[in-house]
This record gives sequence, structure tokens and C-alpha cells, in this order.
Amino acid sequence: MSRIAARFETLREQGRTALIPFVTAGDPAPEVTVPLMHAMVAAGADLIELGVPFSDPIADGPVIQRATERALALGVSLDDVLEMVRRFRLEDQATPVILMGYLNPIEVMGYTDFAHAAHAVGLDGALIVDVPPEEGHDLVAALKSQGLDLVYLLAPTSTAARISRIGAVATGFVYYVSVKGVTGSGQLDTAAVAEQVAIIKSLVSLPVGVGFGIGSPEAAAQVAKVADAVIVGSAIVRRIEAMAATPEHIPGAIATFLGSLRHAIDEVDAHVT
Ligand SMILES: O=P(O)(O)OC[C@@H](O)[C@@H](O)c1c[nH]c2ccccc12
Repeated sequence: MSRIAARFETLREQGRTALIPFVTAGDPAPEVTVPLMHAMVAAGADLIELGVPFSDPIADGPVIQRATERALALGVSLDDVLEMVRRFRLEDQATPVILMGYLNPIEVMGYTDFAHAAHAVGLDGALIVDVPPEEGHDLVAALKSQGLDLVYLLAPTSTAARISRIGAVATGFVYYVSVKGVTGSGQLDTAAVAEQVAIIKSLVSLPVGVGFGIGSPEAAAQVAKVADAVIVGSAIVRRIEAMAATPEHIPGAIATFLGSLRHAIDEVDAHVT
């Protein structure tokens, strides 16, 4: 069983919803990321989504785009991100880590080399935004041969046929994008999310994570009622940006914010069976 599957299995047994923070690797400085990852775990993160900086992040809104630019300006590469995962793993063998990124840097490294390096550093999976399930067979084969999970996105516009097709290729969990548009945008419509998650759950046996537009304990609690995982990106990255001049404060402040999300989710879990 993969580390991601095992983590969701444990959470399911405990009746708990996962909290998945997203941060851009190397933002606002490369040396912040690993301590920040440990601080997020201590504050209740169940899995970490690490963004690989890329020059053309089509799915990202302004907040994460700026984080990407900060990291790219410091020269943070895919190799550097894998090195961060390796260093995180030296002290934490339990918390799954996935990379969020775009195909180009992986293509440049080479699919086989990436898959082997990812496995060697203790990465658990990847969400490659611009590789739809009907493409990238060589990449998928390379990653699966190294035991890495492949997370795919589902959108409000996904048809039942599309959901089933993604359910057949995805491993680990599926990621339901709660709003149309880019990261950090949109108004969360919790009733619509509940409806769509129920449809996904009837078609896909994997856990369902929900992300996009969740930025407060209240929103996290609403989503925790229906999803297996609550994914939060821009609200964290915005706080990191505000502290870019005092990076030593970042792990503690983000831990405090995540603690408030964790608490709100735990309250819901205690009441929902
Ligand atoms: O930023 P938001 O609205 O909290 O959404 C999560 C999101 O940031 C994170 O999962 C993510 C960052 N970049 C992405 C690109 C595609 C899908 C998901 C992502």
C-alpha cells in the first residue's frame, strides 16, 4: 500500500478528514521550505502538496503566480525541489508528499530519471496539471513503475464518463476543483460541492480531496462535511508573501493558521460519522 493510501486508510478508520496544505517550494527562500513542511505537519497537516516553480503556471491565480516568480528568481529548480523532499524525509517518514507541477521541467529531466529520483528521495506522488488522463502514457508508466501515485483533477464541468475515466487511472486520491477558474479564485458554493462530491464518490472508489477557494476555518469546516481531504493553497501562500521580509517567522505563523483550520475540521469530524 502506498504511503498516501495508508494515510487515508488510517484517517478513514479514525473518522477524520485530511488537511492538505499547498506551498510553493523555495518561496520566499529555499531554506524556508523544509522547516515550514515540518511545522505544517506539527500543526496537523496530513499530506503536503509542494509546488514546483514553473514559468507558465496556467492553472494558478495571482497569489501562487507571485510565489512561483519569487522562487524562480532564486533559481529554484525541479532538482532543488527533490532535494527538499529528500531532506524532509530524513526526519519524517510518515507524512506523504506530492509534487504539483507542470510537464515541462519533468520532460527536461526525462521521465525515467524523474521517476527514479522521485522514488529515491521519498516522494509519494505527483499532480501534473497539464497532463490529462488520455495523455502522457510514458510518464504515467515511469511513475507507476516507481510506486508513485498520480493525482488527477476533476472539475465542476466533469461528466460522469470523465469522472469514471479519471477514477480508473488515478491513484492515491482524486482532486475535485471546487470552482471554475484558477487557484485562489471564486466563491465556494458548498451546496454545489456537496452535490458533485457525492456524484464523484458514487463513481470513484478513491478518497476525494477538495481544493480551490478554501481560505478560512469556516470554509474548511463546510468542505470537511463532504470531502475526505481539505486542500488549502492561496490562503497560506498569501500569508507567506506578507512575511517574506522576515522568513524566520513563517513556519510559526503558518502553523498557527493551519492549527485554526485543523481545529475547525476536527470539530466537524467529531459530529459527522
Ligand atoms: O489556492 P487555493 O484556491 O487554496 O487552491 C489550492 C491550490 O492552490 C493547490 O492545490 C494548487 C496550486 N497550484 C495548482 C494548480 C492546479 C491545481 C491545484 C493547485
